[in-house]
Amino acid sequence: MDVVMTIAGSDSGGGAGIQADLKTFQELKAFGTSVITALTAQNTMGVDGIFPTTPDFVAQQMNSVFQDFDVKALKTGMLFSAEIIETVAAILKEQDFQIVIDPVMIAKGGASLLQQEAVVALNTKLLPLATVLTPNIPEAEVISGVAIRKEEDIEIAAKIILEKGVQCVVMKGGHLEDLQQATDTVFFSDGTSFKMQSKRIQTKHTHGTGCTFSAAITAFLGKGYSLQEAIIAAKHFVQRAIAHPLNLGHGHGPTNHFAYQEHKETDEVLVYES
Ligand SMILES: Nc1ncnc2c1ncn2[C@@H]1O[C@H](COP(=O)(O)OP(=O)(O)O)[C@@H](O)[C@H]1O
Ligand SMILES: Cc1ncc(COP(=O)(O)OP(=O)(O)O)c(N)n1
Repeated sequence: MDVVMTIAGSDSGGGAGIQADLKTFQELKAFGTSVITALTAQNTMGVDGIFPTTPDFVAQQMNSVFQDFDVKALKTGMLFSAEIIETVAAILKEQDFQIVIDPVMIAKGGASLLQQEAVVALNTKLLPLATVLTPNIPEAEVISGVAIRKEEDIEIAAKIILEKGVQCVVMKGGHLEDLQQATDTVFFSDGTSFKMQSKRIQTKHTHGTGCTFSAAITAFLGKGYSLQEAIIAAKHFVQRAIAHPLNLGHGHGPTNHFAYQEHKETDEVLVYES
């Protein structure tokens, strides 16, 4: 059994964070371990409170797992503070496995899940360790300093991000204004790139899409897929999870992790060189 890890915040509503990650790992038959950076009191309508873990206890959780398990791939999500990022980066520097960084910053309802002053630590300490970084458009703007208004801006921002030491960046298109397609563009440090395009689902139930996507990349990497195969397979996973909502809660409901196994017929992801 392949062991993977998530280092992220807990979402009491179960749609994002650690809960989304573990559900994704489970559906993809990877054994999930977890390091909790913060508790959030949260539901589909928003974040009501945040209670961060101490950096020392984050380190203790990581070390407990690493002493006992052969972790194949790992993802980070909500890291909250510069101190937690520095602690996580110092431990990861000593390890040798593939690292997926989902640079979680702002929740859908507007709550800040990363302190503003932590962006420097994210850029300088964690990004150089990333096998793959998965920013949405607003996150890519903060990390690169480029305002993304048109197609060309995505490539300019991606190049700046790759210069920070990231091996591959997936610029997620969920926040773009295209009403027909959800298009993600993948850039590698060797200069190659490709696009993944799927039908944009008209739904408000997209809470946790980013967490689910990055967790799926992690699970597929842990199972031995190549980086490109893992990213494409993860796009299929998230497309099915959005296309078959569970209709839970009164706000932005969670994606449906069961859909990957239950609706193999539905999704189509077009992959082409860009
Ligand atoms: N309405 C949608 N229909 C289909 N795919 C979507 C939709 N919204 C987001 N996605 C996809 O979900 C993944 C997460 O993207 P995004 O929503 O941009 O991230 P985040 O949750 O971090 O803001 C990407 O692969 C994106 O293309
Ligand atoms: C605890 C926690 N972690 C991450 C998020 C953000 O999740 P994301 O997948 O980016 O989805 P939305 O916030 O856009 O729904 C979160 N809300 N909580």
